[in-house]
Amino acid sequence: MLLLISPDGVEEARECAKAAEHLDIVDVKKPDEGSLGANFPWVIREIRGAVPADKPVSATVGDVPYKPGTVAQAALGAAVSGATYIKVGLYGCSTPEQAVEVMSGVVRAVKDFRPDAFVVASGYADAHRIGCVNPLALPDIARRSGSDAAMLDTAVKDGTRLFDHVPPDACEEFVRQAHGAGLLAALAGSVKAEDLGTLTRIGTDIVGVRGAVCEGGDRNAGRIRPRLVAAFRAEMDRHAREHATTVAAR
Ligand SMILES: O=C[C@H](O)COP(=O)(O)O
Repeated sequence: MLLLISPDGVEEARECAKAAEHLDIVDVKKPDEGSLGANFPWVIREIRGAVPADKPVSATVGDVPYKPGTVAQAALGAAVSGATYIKVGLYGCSTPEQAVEVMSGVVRAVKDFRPDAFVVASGYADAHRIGCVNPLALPDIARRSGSDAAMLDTAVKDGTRLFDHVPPDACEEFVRQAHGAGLLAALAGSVKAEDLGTLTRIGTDIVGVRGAVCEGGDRNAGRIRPRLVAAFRAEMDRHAREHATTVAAR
């Protein structure tokens, strides 16, 4: 399982860089603009420069409206600024058809510019609270649009977590559908270390966190700390070893 960490700007990205050996993807966002809030192009560029070259930089395009042209152009902006993972939160899409239309535009805009870029279609585990597409529709939306991964996060950061809205067996189905479509499955949403056993068991490819590696577990007031990133990775590694042993014993 890959570890994606979301700093809120250049200063925190430098903290991530200090823990680079413990993480896989640095995800640029602007949490005060929403759960998948987009940051400025110059921030993405500066973070790309601050993070070791072998660590991909991801950028969120925002909690986007159903405006395919606007979103495609914004996604290209993220790619031009140096992000190779382009994450789109389909906040304003209420049907799978709308979501496929938005993501198809993103895939074309991004891959025309950079064919090896990795496009992530993200929905929300708590979609019922904001009226957007059902979380379990995401793997098919990602497949139909030519995206590379399907992701879930939570839209409302009020302390409720991924599994509060999409229980483990439904997350397992999400992963199964994503894999069946040849996609990676990414899961986030106030994930804590205690969730890692389940996320490992169900075959999650990427886990995204912020709060869990911030001081005090506070994604807003706390700051990302390298020692917390290292501790979170150690837990991931422990669960990966335990899972491998269990599978080998079957
Ligand atoms: O993409 C991952 C998100 O930033 C997760 O943030 P969170 O762990 O604070 O919910």
